Amino acid sequence: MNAAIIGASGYTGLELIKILINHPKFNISYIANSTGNINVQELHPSLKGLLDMPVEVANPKEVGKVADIAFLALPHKTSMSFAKELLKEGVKVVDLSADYRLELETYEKHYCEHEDKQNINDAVYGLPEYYKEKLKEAILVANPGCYPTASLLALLPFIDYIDENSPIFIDAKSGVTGAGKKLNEITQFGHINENTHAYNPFKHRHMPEIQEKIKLLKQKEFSVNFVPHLIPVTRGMLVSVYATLKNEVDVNDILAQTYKNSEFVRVRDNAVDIKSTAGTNFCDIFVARNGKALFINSSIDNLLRGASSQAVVNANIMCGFEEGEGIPKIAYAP
Ligand SMILES: NC(=O)C1=CN([C@@H]2O[C@H](COP(=O)(O)OP(=O)(O)OC[C@H]3O[C@@H](n4cnc5c(N)ncnc54)[C@H](OP(=O)(O)O)[C@@H]3O)[C@@H](O)[C@H]2O)C=CC1
Ligand SMILES: CC(=O)N[C@@H](CCC(=O)OP(=O)(O)O)C(=O)O
Repeated sequence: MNAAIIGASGYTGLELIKILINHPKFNISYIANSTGNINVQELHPSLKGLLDMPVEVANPKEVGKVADIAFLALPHKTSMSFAKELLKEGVKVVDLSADYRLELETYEKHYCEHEDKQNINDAVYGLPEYYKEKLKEAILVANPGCYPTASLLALLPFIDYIDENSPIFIDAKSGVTGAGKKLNEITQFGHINENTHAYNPFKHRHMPEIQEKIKLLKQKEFSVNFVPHLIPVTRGMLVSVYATLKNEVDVNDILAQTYKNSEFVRVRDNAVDIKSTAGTNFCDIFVARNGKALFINSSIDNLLRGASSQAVVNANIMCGFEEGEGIPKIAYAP
């Protein structure tokens, strides 16, 4: 199966290249960014001796000639114009941006006017643990946000048991690659080294994504209070959810039962850490209860489970391959 990577010069684009170089079923047939005219080894010196091919100026018509599936590692608001054209060319699409994640009205409220109203309703949300059957038939997949991936995998098993009258708090922490490669004041070394802080408390665009998916999957309207933080690490994401239970239920059993058949969710006996999932597609989850007070703790690699490896898992399912084929499992620890 021939695969194109558009946005290959970015952080998630590089992760896609690294996964697909070793993938047994996908062959990288096209890579592009906005400028082209460079070999991939010059663009990413870490690939020297591993992949030798030109980087093109992204062009959906050209993709249609050489690829069956395309991964869009492009900024929000840029992806949709590419996805629309690629679908016309008969190319399946996995979009890593937010452009197809939300219902139209929610998207337009938090991002901008949508340019592809024809396809947005048919996109399947690419959280494999909850959408696997739909993913098998999908031609357009909206890869979830990194914060929503870690938050939803932690929270969804407990939604039926949480007291709807008490607030849910999600405290989330991300490494700086979560912001992409573009220059950004708060990810500069002088600012974030030996520093940490919250940003956009209760106002981050991932809060509506989390709320909308809880509503669609569980038919419950929860007010979710989401606070992201930036931490001085390259990659990794740690989520701590605080909520109140209706009753003193066996939370360990609920978690274990929910994910007993999930290849990429590991239920842990102790609080989780980011090194144990860095470099992998795993989401590690731990849960604890104090009376009715609930603590759920999850960890992912923002660039992999939060973006590129989850995108390849989705592509595997879309193309009828085994979910775990070619997916990284060995963590970078120590
Ligand atoms: N970083 C992360 O942890 C996560 C990222 N995502 C999402 O994935 C997407 C990619 O993120 P990330 O890799 O971090 O972003 P980067 O900023 O690192 O990379 C963006 C890429 O898009 C390319 N690009 C931008 N505009 C165009 C255009 N008009 N035509 C062709 N190529 C273009 C850039 O190419 P050029 O070099 O030519 O500018 C670059 O290759 C974003 O939507 C992001 O929100 C999702 C989850 C996690
Ligand atoms: C640390 C940091 O800046 N993180 C990004 C979120 C990650 C991202 O790229 O957003 P999507 O997952 O929606 O694609 C942010 O807060 O905007």
